[in-house]
Amino acid sequence: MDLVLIESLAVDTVIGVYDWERTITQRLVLDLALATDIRPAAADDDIALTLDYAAISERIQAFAAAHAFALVETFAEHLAETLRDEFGIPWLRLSVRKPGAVAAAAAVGVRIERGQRPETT
Ligand SMILES: Nc1nc2c(c(=O)[nH]1)N=C([C@H](O)[C@@H](O)CO)CN2
Repeated sequence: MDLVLIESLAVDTVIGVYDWERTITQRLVLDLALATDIRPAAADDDIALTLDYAAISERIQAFAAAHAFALVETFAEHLAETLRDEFGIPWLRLSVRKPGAVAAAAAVGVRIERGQRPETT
């Protein structure tokens, strides 16, 4: 199984369970590993035959701007579903970190894996 990677993608969104968090945007930092077979794209040197990490990053920015979830769990779950549906991704791993949420920690957050991991051939 091959992976397309997007690491340390910063997005700004309304996120949080407390009243003061509902009135501001905060930064989340995302890591994604997206399953695909990179061989067709590599054989033809054609962006149309792979997952375009630039297009997916833009979609994530738009998703973050358009939603205002309370929990990072909800953000992660809905984003994973959106990306899998729109880009036909069979399996993905997504980490959502919220830097600064806990003063003594560099970041807190969640990591999820969704979908069926393709077999390596
Ligand atoms: N498991 C979670 N715990 C907490 C979350 C969360 O989204 N998932 N959120 C908060 C607050 O919004 C916090 O980030 C404010 O600093 C607390 N715990």
